[in-house]
Amino acid sequence: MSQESLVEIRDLNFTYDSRPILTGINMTIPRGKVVAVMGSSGCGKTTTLRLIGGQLKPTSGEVRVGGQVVHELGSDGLYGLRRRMGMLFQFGALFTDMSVYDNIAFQMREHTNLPEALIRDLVMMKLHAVGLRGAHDLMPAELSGGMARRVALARAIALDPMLIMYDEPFAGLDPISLSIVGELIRKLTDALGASSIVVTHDVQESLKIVDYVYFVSEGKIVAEGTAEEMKHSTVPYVHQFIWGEADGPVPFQYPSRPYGEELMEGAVRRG
Ligand SMILES: Nc1ncnc2c1ncn2[C@@H]1O[C@H](COP(=O)(O)OP(=O)(O)OP(=O)(O)O)[C@@H](O)[C@H]1O
Repeated sequence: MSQESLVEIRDLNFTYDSRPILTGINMTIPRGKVVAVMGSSGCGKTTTLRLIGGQLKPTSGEVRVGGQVVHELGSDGLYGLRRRMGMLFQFGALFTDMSVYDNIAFQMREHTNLPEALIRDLVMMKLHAVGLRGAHDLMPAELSGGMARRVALARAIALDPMLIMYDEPFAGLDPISLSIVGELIRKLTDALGASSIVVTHDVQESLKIVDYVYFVSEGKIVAEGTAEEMKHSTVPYVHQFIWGEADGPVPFQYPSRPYGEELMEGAVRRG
């Protein structure tokens, strides 16, 4: 594994029961870069994140993070690795009964022995980075969707992770919050010298901030390249996805019998 790559995924296969979800996935996440994993619903994006985080084990192949094969780690090794990974779950998922401040302090109290005074300085620093220092004593219910997502970002970087994984960070946001969150992902990754993996459907927003893109369809990588290369891709699936076309390799119609056949049958039944 090269010094520059933080995550290396090699010949990864994953099956739920006997159903193949990922087949022959190869990905490299370089240090300091933001990489997007895109693809339509159910293609296996979240599953990929869970394999990187060690919540799932590959059926075959491997995921290496910082040179360590994730599925070979014991529970201490996995705990140590996860401590160095930040995760922004779908829709942010803050603890609703804790203030903004405590949502971020929680990570530090759980994983470090830092004194409370230092935790306070660190929490305020993280909140300042996402522009919400002034909101530290609000409860999650008092936040707008965009603010809540920013608090979730601050929580994901609470322990200065080497790898940050974002699962649909743009879902449900208005256009202004969307660009704020996009810019923050870029800025925080650069400031921490971390690597980021962004799982998203949001092509336009993510192409503005990412260094590299993997397109997944039905558990396989169908295209990869820089944002610029993807914008000019002639791969039909990528073209359909980027330009939001309703029909293409991903069909508009749910699989069905030819329409003509069904109409004829109806006519015969009606006599
Ligand atoms: N616990 C599970 N048991 C069985 N099948 C599962 C399980 N979790 C997910 N799947 C299936 O695995 C496939 C991939 O799911 P995954 O969540 O990785 O997709 P995704 O690309 O992240 O989709 P979305 O964008 O909708 O979140 C889906 O077909 C899903 O139904």
